Amino acid sequence: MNMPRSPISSTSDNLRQLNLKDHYQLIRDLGRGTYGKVVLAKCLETGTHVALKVLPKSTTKLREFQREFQYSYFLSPHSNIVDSYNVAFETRSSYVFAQEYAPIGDLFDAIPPQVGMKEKDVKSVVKQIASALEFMHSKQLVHRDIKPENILIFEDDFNKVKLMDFGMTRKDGTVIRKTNGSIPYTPPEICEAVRNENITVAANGDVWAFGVLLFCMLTGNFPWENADIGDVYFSEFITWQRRKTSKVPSQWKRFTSKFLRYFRKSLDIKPDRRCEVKEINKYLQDNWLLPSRISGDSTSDDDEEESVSNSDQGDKLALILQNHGIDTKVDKRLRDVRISEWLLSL
Ligand SMILES: Nc1ncnc2c1ncn2[C@@H]1O[C@H](COP(=O)(O)OP(=O)(O)OP(=O)(O)O)[C@@H](O)[C@H]1O
Repeated sequence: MNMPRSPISSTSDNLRQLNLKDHYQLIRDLGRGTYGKVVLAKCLETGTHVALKVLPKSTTKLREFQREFQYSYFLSPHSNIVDSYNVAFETRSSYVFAQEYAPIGDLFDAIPPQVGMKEKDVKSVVKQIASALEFMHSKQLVHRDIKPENILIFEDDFNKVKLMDFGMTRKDGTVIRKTNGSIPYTPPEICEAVRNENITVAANGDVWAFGVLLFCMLTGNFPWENADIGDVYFSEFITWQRRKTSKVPSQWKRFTSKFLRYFRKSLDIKPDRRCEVKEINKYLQDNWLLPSRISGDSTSDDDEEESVSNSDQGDKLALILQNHGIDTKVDKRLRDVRISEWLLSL
C-alpha cells in the first residue's frame, strides 16, 4: 500500500499536530455528515489520493475520535470494509484520519428514487455488506448506523462495495444514553426510548437496519418515516408481521412471499426474535420481487400471502403514467385515488 510514512503515521493515542496543507493538496469535499466532513486530498509525499475524515474539535471529543479511528483501522482487513490507513493527526481545529477513496461515491446516490435498484445489483450489495456485518458481529461490534450513505461503491457493477463510518460503533452489550433522533433505519426499541434514556447496544439493531436498507434498495422508498406505532406505515407492517392480519401492506406486495418471510424474520418488533445477518444468505438464490407488474404477470410461484390486488394495479398504472411523463410522485395512499380519478376523466 503506497501510503505516507512518518511524520504523519501515528497512533491516535499520541496525535501529531500538523498543518493540513503542508502535507496534502485538498481537492474537493466528498461529503458532509452530522459529525464532520470528508475531503478528497492528494498526499504530497506519495501522490496518493485519500479521503480525509475531518472532525472539528469544537464538536468532537478526542476520545470519540480515537474510538472511530481505532475501530475503522481494526476492521479494515475485511474486504468489504473501507480501508483506513494508519494515519491520524490533529490540526489546530480538527482531528483527521485517512481512508481509501471511493471514486464512485456512496450507495444513496445509486438508488433511483421511487424505483429502486435492479434485484441482481441489490443481491450483490447485500451479500457483501452482510459479510462485513457478520465480521463485525463476530468481533462483538455493532455498527449502529447502517444506511446507504455509509456504503461506498468501488465498481460500477456493484461487485465491490464497502461498509464505512464507524463513528457510532460500540461493543455489543454496552449501555449508552440515547442522544440521536430517529431516522427510518432506527429500530423500534431505540425509537421508543426517550432522550438520555439508557439503551443497550445489540447486534439485532443492525439486523433491523439491514432489513430497512433492503427495502429501500429494492423500492427506492422508505418503508416508514419512523419505526413508531404512531407511523401508519409502520403500524400496518407490524400488524401483518405479528400475524394479526394476512393482508400484506400495499408497499410490501411487490415482494415474493418467500422474501416476505425474510422481512418477517429480520424486522421483528421483538429484538431477541430477529434472525441474524447471515440469514439473508439463504435467500440469495430466490426471486425477491414479483415478476414485472407492467407485463401483467402478477402471480407468484409460492404466494401464500394475499396476492397482488388493487394497489398493485395502482403501482402498475403509476409506472405506465410515469412512462408517459405524468407525475405520480404523490403520497402512496393518495396515489391510487389520483390514478383512478385520472382514468375516470379520460
Ligand atoms: N472514503 C470515501 N470515499 C468517497 N466518499 C466518501 C468517503 N468517506 C465518506 N465519503 C462521503 O462523505 C459522506 C459523509 O461521510 P461519513 O459518513 O464518514 O461522515 P459522518 O459525519 O460520520 O456522517 P453521518 O452523518 O452518517 O454520521 C458519505 O456519505 C460519503 O458520501
